[in-house]
Amino acid sequence: MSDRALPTRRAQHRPSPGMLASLALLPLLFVVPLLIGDDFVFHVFITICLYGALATAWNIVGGFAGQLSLGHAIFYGIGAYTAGLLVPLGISPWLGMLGGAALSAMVGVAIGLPCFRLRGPFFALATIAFLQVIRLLALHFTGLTGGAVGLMVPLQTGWEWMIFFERWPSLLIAFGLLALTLGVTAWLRHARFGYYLVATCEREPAAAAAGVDTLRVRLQAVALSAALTSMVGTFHGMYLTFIEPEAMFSLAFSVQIAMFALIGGIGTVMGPLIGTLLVVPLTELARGWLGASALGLHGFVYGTVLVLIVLFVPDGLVGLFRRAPAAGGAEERGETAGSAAPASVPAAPREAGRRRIGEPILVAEHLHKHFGGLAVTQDVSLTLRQGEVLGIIGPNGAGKTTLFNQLSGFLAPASGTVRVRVEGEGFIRPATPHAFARAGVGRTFQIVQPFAAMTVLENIMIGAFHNHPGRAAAREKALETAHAMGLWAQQDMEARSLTIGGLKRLEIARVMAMEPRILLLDEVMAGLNQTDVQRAIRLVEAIRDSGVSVIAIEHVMQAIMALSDRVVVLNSGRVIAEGRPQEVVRDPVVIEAYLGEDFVHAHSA
Ligand SMILES: Nc1ncnc2c1ncn2[C@@H]1O[C@H](COP(=O)(O)OP(=O)(O)OP(=O)(O)O)[C@@H](O)[C@H]1O
Repeated sequence: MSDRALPTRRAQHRPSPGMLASLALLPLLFVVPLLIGDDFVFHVFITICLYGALATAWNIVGGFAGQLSLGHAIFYGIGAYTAGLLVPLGISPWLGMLGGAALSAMVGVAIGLPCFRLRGPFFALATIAFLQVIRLLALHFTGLTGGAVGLMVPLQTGWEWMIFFERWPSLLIAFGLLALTLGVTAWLRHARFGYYLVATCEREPAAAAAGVDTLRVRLQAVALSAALTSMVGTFHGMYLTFIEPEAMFSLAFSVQIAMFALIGGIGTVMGPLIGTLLVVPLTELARGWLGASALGLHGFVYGTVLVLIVLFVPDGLVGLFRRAPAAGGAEERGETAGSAAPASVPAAPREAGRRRIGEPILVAEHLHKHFGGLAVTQDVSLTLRQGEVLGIIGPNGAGKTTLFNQLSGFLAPASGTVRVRVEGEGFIRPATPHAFARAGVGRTFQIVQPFAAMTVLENIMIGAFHNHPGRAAAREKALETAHAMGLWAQQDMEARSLTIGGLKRLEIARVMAMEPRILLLDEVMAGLNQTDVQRAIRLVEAIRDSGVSVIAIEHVMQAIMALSDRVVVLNSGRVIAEGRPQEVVRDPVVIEAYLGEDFVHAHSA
C-alpha cells in the first residue's frame, strides 16, 4: 500500500512521477477537443471522461476495498433510469442525478450486506447474480422501464435538461464527473477511511482488532462507489437520450469498467483513468477507421491489452511509474544503531518498581466453547486486575488462543460472559472485536498479521486512528509509538520486509498505538532468539509500567516467570491450576500436564 494506496513518510510531500504526469495531463482531456473542434474527437473524449469516472468509482470497492464487483452496472442503470423517468414529469435530471445517487447508495448497502459475507470468486458471482436479477426485473416491468424496447428521453435542450446541441457542455459535465470521482478517491486515499478500507481488505481480523468496524467500512465504500457510478449513469443516459435494460444493466459493461481499472492499476487514484486513457482511444479509433467491419473489435482490444498487462505489468500501468521502494537495509541499520531497543513506552503514569495491583478490569466467567464435538473451553473463569500481568500457559491445543478469541470478541462463547470495566460506565459486555477495542482491549495474533503492503508507520497508524481520527494526529501518535517500540529506523520500510523480531514488535506497536488499557499478547516471544526475547521482556515490562494490564499467552517460560504476577494453566480447555508463577511451576498437576520433569530438573539444578 505504501506505493499503491497510501504514501510513505517520504513520499507524502512528493507525489509519484506518474501521479504528477497524470495531474498535469488531466486538463488536456477538456482542452484538446475544444482546440480541435471535431465531433468525433469530442465523442472520444467524453467517452474517456465517462469511463474514467466509472472505473475510478468502481475502484473504491474493487481496488481499495478489494471486492471484485461485477455488478456495478446496477448503479449505472439506476442513475440513468431515475433521471429518465423523472424528466417526463418535468423534473430536471440534476435532481434525478441526486435521487438516483441516493437510491443507488441504498441498493448498494442492501446488496452489500449479504454479499460482503462472501469472499473472492463467490462475491463476484453474487454481484453478477444481483445484476442479472435486476436486469430481468427491468425487462419484465415494461410499464416502468419500456422493457426490451427501452425509453426515449424527451428532447428538451439546455442546462436544465442536461441535453445540448453543442458538444462542449456535455464534455464539461463529463469532465466534471471525472474530476469529482478523482477528487473523492484522492481524499479517500489520505483519510482514515481509506486506511481502514485497505487494512480491511488486506487482513480483516487485524483490522477488526485495531478497532475497525470492517462491515461498516465496506458498506460505506459501496455506498460511495454506487452513488458516484449512478451520477455518471444519469449523465450518460441524458447524453445518449435513450435507455434500455440490456444496455443499462449489462454484465459486459460491468466487466469493462473493472477491466479499465485493472489495466491501469487498482487501489491507486490515477490507475483507472490511465487504463481508460489507453484502451478507449484505441477502441474508438479502430472503430472509426474500420467502420462496420470492426463490430466487436473492442472486445478483442480489451482482451489483448489485458493479457499484455497481466503478463508484463501485473500491478497495472501505474506500476511503470512507481518509485523504487525505500532504501533496503534499514532494518539492519536500526539493529546496529541500537535504535531498535525499546526506548520507553510513553507517558508512564507511575513509577516502575512501585506497582500496585488494583481492582478487576476484565472478568471472564464460566466460558464454554465447542467446535463440533470438541469442547475447547470448559467452564473457564479468570480475572485480570488493573496493572497486573496474567500469564496463560498450557500444552499445544489446550485452548489458549480460543480463550483469547473469546476475550476479544472474535469468538462468541457458547455460554458464559466476558465483562470489561470502562471508566464512568462500570462493567460492560462487548460482543464484537471493535466493541472490545472501544472498551480498551487490544490484542496481538499468534501468527503475526502485518498489513504487508503498507509501511511500518502506516501499520501503526491503523491502530493510532482509533483515538486520533485525523491523519496528522494519527501519524504523530504512530511516530511516537514507533520510537517507543524500537521501530523508528524501520518506519518507512514495507512491513513485509521486517525480520520476525521486527514483525512481532510491529504487532505490539499497532496495538499500543490504540492506547489500550488491556493488552492481550498471544505468543509474542515465539520464534525469537535469546536477544529478542530479552528485548521483548523489557518491552512488556515497560508497557506494564505504563499502566496497561496484560494477559500473555506464552510458551517461553523464562518470559512467563519474569513478567507474570499470576499464572493460569489450561489443559484440554480447563483451568487446572492458578497462582503465583513460582507456586504454579511446582504444582505436580502442571508438571505432569505441561512442564515435564525436565523443566523441574533444569530449574532445581
Ligand atoms: N475454528 C476451529 N474449528 C475447529 N477446531 C478448532 C478451531 N480453532 C481451534 N480448534 C481446535 O481447538 C483446540 C484448541 O486450539 P487453540 O488454538 O485454542 O489451542 P492453543 O492452546 O492456543 O494451542 P497452541 O499453543 O498450539 O497455540 C485445538 O485442538 C484446535 O485444533
